[in-house]
Parts: sequence; C-alpha cells; structure tokens
Amino acid sequence: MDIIFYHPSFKAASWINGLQQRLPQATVRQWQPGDNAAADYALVRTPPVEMLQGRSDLKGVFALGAGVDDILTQLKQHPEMLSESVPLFRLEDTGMGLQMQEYAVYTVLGWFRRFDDYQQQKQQTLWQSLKNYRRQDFTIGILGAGVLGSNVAQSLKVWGFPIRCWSRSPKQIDGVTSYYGADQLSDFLSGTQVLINLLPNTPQTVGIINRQLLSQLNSGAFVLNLARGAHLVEEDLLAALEAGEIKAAALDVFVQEPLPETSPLWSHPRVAITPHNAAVTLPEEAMDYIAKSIQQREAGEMPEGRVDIVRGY
Ligand SMILES: NC(=O)C1=CN([C@@H]2O[C@H](COP(=O)(O)OP(=O)(O)OC[C@H]3O[C@@H](n4cnc5c(N)ncnc54)[C@H](O)[C@@H]3O)[C@@H](O)[C@H]2O)C=CC1
Ligand SMILES: O=C(O)C(=O)CO
Repeated sequence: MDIIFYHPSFKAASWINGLQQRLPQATVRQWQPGDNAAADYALVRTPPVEMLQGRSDLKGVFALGAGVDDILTQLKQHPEMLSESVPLFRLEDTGMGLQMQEYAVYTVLGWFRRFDDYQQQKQQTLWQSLKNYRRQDFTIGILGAGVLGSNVAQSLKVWGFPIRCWSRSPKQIDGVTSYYGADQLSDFLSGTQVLINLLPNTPQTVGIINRQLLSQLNSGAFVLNLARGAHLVEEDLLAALEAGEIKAAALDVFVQEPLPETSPLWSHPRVAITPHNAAVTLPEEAMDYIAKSIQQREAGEMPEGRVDIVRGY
C-alpha cells in the first residue's frame, strides 16, 4: 500500500515515520511536484491540484484538519482535481474537541465574571465591585452542533448556563435546546447572551454573522468566533461594538490571515485575538485516527468523517 503526504507547513519526516510505524505494511512518502507514481491514500492540507488530479485509484484522501473549506474551494475551481469516486475524509475531534472546550470555557467564564471590566479598572487603579450577571440570563448560543459545537456545549453546561445550539437538523444533546434551519435562526438568536460560532464555512454560512444577525442578540452580547473568518463580517462587528450592541468579542479566525497590521481589530480594547490556533491538529491523535481509518478502508468498511462534497462539509 502506498501513501502520499503533503502539508505546506507540517514537518513531513515525523508524519511519515509515525504513519509508517502505525501501518508497517505501507510505504509512505512525501509527495513532490512531478510525482505521478501510484498511491492508495493521500494525506493533505491545501494540496496542489496536480497532486490529486488523475488519481482515480485512490481509496481515500484524508484532510489533515477538521475544516475542508480550503480543499473544497480548490475543487470548485478545479473539478478535475478529485475523481468523484474517491472519498474525502476529515479529522473528527482527534483532540480538537478538548482544545475548543478549553478556549470556550476560559473565554465565557472571563466574560461572565467580568474579568475584562476588572482588567480595565486595574488600569485606572479602580477598586470597585461590579454587578454580576445572573447565570440564568447568561444564555449561550452555539452556531453549529457538530463534533466541536457539541463538545463545547457539554463543557459549558456544567457551569449551569442555559445552552442552545443551531444546526441544519434537530440535535439531541442532553441539556441543550436545539434549534435548526433558517426558520428557527431568529428564535435561537433572541435571548442569546454569548454567541459561539462553530459552523463549517460553506456557501450557506459565509457572512452569516453580520449586522442583521448581531442585532438580534441580547443587547451587550458577546461573540466568540472559533470557526472561520469568512463567517463574520468584521466591519459589522466593529460597528456593533461601537454602538454598544455587542460588548466584546474574542476572535481566533479572520477574513485575511495573518490579520493585517492595519486591521482596526488589533487595537480595539474589547476584542481579544488569537492567531487561528483555537484547536490545532495533534499529530499523534490524527495519525492514530487516520491509520485506523485506512485499516477500516482496507477491510472494505467506510470510516467516519467522510465529507459530503455537495453539502460542503
Ligand atoms: N479555529 C480553529 O482552530 C478550528 C476551526 N475549526 C472549524 O470548526 C468547524 C466545525 O467543525 P466540526 O464541529 O468538526 O464540524 P461538523 O461538521 O461536525 O459540524 C458542523 C455543524 O454545523 C451545522 N451546519 C452546517 N451547515 C449549516 C447550515 N447551513 N445551517 C445550520 N447549521 C449548519 C451542522 O448541522 C453541524 O451541526 C470546521 O468546519 C472548521 O472550519 C475546526 C478546527 C479548528
Ligand atoms: O482543522 C481545522 O479546520 C483548523 O482550522 C485547524 O487550525
């Protein structure tokens, strides 16, 4: 069995060794331009079109991340890149759920306990207790109730906040109110104090967090974008912050990455920024997952994490 590997920034050698150890029967190689030799599986992130083109014998392509919007965008521009018969898989969880939980719990509790306000008071040497939020009013609304959204919902539930999620179809998550479809989006937004985005980036979700959506949240709501920059209209967020409709935001992802030095988001006192690392691909977990999936594929089974290319995630 032959496996080809391509990632623009990961160290190929440790992935190749790690996969080789997990799949001793396989020959794993780093793909280089011009390599048209046979391959059964490909592991990729934003691959060059020529890496996958014409490889209709592939038994699977494994994306080295949870989001596949980069590959699907390439595929739209170059439909010949991936044969329709070749299944595309993505990473499901592989340690990203816990990382998202850490980020969301830290941020939400900070807002709930008004640490951002106390940080500002510290700069004014101001010793003053502020009115606490009422837990039962601090409703958390999660856009996207998939692998990561449901992990985040579970971790926030233990703090006693009302939790709701919004997805394409109804979801059964214990203690979480499910809203679904475009018809129920307004009801989901109404009464939401903290909006957390964990949607995939698709033609239906691009620009979804815009002025119109933000205006339906509670006055003084918080926004946490953990999914993709394309979901959020940055100027609309800035306008809503200026108008006091939104109290603060924490952003891990941006329309343009790295975030340009000139972006007004950098200097905004109520915007927290991290450099798209809310949840990173953990090599050991990802290799365990992919090796298991390849073994399942070899046994004639269809592993989890298959991307629905038409649906877009
Ligand atoms: N910032 C970071 O470091 C990372 C960001 N991500 C992002 O998180 C996203 C979510 O990941 P997973 O939870 O694994 O995805 P998933 O596919 O398991 O879940 C997606 C959820 O969104 C919902 N959804 C999709 N389209 C919808 C629509 N049009 N209307 C309503 N609901 C819709 C689905 O019903 C599902 O509940 C990824 O696509 C990726 O872009 C993932 C990992 C790290
Ligand atoms: O896996 C993903 O989709 C990511 O965004 C990783 O940072």
